[in-house]
Amino acid sequence: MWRALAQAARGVTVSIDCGPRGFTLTQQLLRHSKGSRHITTSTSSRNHQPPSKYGNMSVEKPKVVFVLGGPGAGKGTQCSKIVDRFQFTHLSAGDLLREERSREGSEFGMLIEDYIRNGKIVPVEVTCSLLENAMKASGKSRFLIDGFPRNQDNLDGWNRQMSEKVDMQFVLFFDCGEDVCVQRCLGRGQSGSGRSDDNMESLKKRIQTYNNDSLPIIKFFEAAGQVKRIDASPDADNVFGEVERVFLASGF
Ligand SMILES: Nc1ncnc2c1ncn2[C@@H]1O[C@H](COP(=O)(O)OP(=O)(O)O)[C@@H](O)[C@H]1O
Ligand SMILES: O=c1ccn([C@@H]2O[C@H](COP(=O)(O)OP(=O)(O)O)[C@@H](O)[C@H]2O)c(=O)[nH]1
Repeated sequence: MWRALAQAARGVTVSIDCGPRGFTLTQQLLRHSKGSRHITTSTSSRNHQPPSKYGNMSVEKPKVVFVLGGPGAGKGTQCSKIVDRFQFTHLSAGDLLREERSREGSEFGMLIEDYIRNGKIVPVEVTCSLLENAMKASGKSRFLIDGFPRNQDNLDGWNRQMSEKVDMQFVLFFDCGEDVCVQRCLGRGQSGSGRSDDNMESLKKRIQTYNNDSLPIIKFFEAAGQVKRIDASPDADNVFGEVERVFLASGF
């Protein structure tokens, strides 16, 4: 039995009770994980992914690459390109949360919206369950986990729930100046992202969260020699040139 206490962005203390309700959470999220829209995976025959070994402890563990960087750094854009070129399935933690927020009957919809609009990081129990369910539902064995882990709570929760079940390869870090990140997010909002956080007010909070909570996690991985840093400021094709080099050098 576990209990997560999270301070919601409006100052309300939210308790996610994971005794009996924890079971409900897992069951609820599991029921809705199949056929999710957030999963993008290569359809090209040359990129056919090996069948999933996930869940079977006697065989190879699924490979995971964490994709991190500031809001708007280009994580999603580059993940799509990696999916097209290499044998990976893209799981965006933000997309999974937005999908869960919009799911009819979700008991976490309002909480997730509150966190996203205010640039705060959703308690890991929700995000990690969504990620694990999506991995299982995909039937694949190589994953780009985009936008996670982005604080200590995320990292601790992942280590408790997932680290033994997967083979983490490296962290792909898209390094991008604050001004460029803000302009890209505002541009994404103006071109109709429909996201409730692609506006200046939310962005100020997102940047603050990134600097205070996410950068220390990247530094932690860096100290462990697990970060592949990419300059994310050039245009998307040039950035991908560097990304491609990293994946090829890593044996993919
Ligand atoms: N290298 C790039 N140069 C210019 N614009 C980019 C670049 N990469 C992404 N974008 C644009 O910036 C916005 C944010 O990119 P996205 O991939 O959604 O970022 P993230 O997933 O890191 O939030 C999108 O509108 C995207 O088209
Ligand atoms: O593991 C995650 C990933 C995302 N988010 C929330 O979702 C928002 C949008 O994240 P996403 O990765 O989609 O976008 P980015 O800010 O990187 O452009 C974040 O600001 C957080 O509020 C979260 O709480 N946990």
